[in-house]
Amino acid sequence: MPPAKLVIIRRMTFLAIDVGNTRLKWALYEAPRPGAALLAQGAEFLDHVDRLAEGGWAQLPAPTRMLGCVVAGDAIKRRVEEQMELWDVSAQWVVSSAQEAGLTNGYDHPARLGCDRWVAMIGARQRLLAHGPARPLVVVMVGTAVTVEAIDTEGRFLGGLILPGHGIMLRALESGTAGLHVPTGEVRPFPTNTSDALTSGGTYAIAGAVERMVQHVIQHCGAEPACMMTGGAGWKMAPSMGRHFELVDNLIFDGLLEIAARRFVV
Ligand SMILES: Nc1ncnc2c1ncn2[C@@H]1O[C@H](COP(=O)(O)OP(=O)(O)O)[C@@H](O)[C@H]1O
Ligand SMILES: CC(C)(COP(=O)(O)O)[C@@H](O)C(=O)NCCC(=O)O
Ligand SMILES: [K+]
Repeated sequence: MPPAKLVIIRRMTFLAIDVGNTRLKWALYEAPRPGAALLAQGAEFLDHVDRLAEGGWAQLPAPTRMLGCVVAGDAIKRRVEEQMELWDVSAQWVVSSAQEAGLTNGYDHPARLGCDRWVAMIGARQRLLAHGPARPLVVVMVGTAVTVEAIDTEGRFLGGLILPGHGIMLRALESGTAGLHVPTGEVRPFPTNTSDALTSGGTYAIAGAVERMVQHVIQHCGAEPACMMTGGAGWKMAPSMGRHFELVDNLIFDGLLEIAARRFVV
């Protein structure tokens, strides 16, 4: 008689990590594939990444796979890897390439494109295709910096803008002038005090750059693009945009799940 078959069902949990210039965001999923159930998530400012193993990660079920993107430099990356020694999982970090997950990279030097931008674009493109036919896409990520990416109907990344985020704009104005040390104001069409003038100036600088990119895409592709916005400060920008932007919680996690599904065959 043949021996009874022993079927071991092991959950292949997946940890996604996005390390920006301000905060590390992480999310644990039930499996490395799009649509997998979210088991836990959190965020830490970069000054606090050394606390993860004793803090947010201490009680987690051990991830079996990990994939991340980091734009905050090698020192931070090493500190995150040290925290991951809590588990027996190898750290894998995405590097922007010429082609991945249905996207082609139009950057002069594809590897020099911020991996967070590349991964967010992959997430956005998959989200677009999941909901309807292919069309051009503008992806705005509002973090420490703001990036505005253009992707054509065929999935070619045409190029993108980098501008300072709200915080950097305000700090630059504060440090370069004598009279601009004021509290945060409101976004107004016609600001009548310094606080509102600064806050509105920063917000509309971003909104204006985005609108300009949308016009470039319409002209180049001959079609209205789908517009998506993500990033920690996306919710602040969304109400001030000149047109509708779908606000997506974290396109980087969506992109990491997509890449992971292709890399880690379950
Ligand atoms: N809890 C928060 N505390 C402070 N700033 C926040 C918070 N949530 C969002 N922000 C805003 O979002 C920006 C950081 O967003 P995030 O997506 O984490 O950036 P990055 O990916 O560059 O680290 C900050 O510049 C800040 O304006
Ligand atoms: C543009 C960025 C600073 C954005 O960083 P973030 O705001 O997400 O912290 C980052 O994607 C980066 O360092 N990019 C490398 C240069 C490039 O993309 O051309
Ligand atoms: K980011």
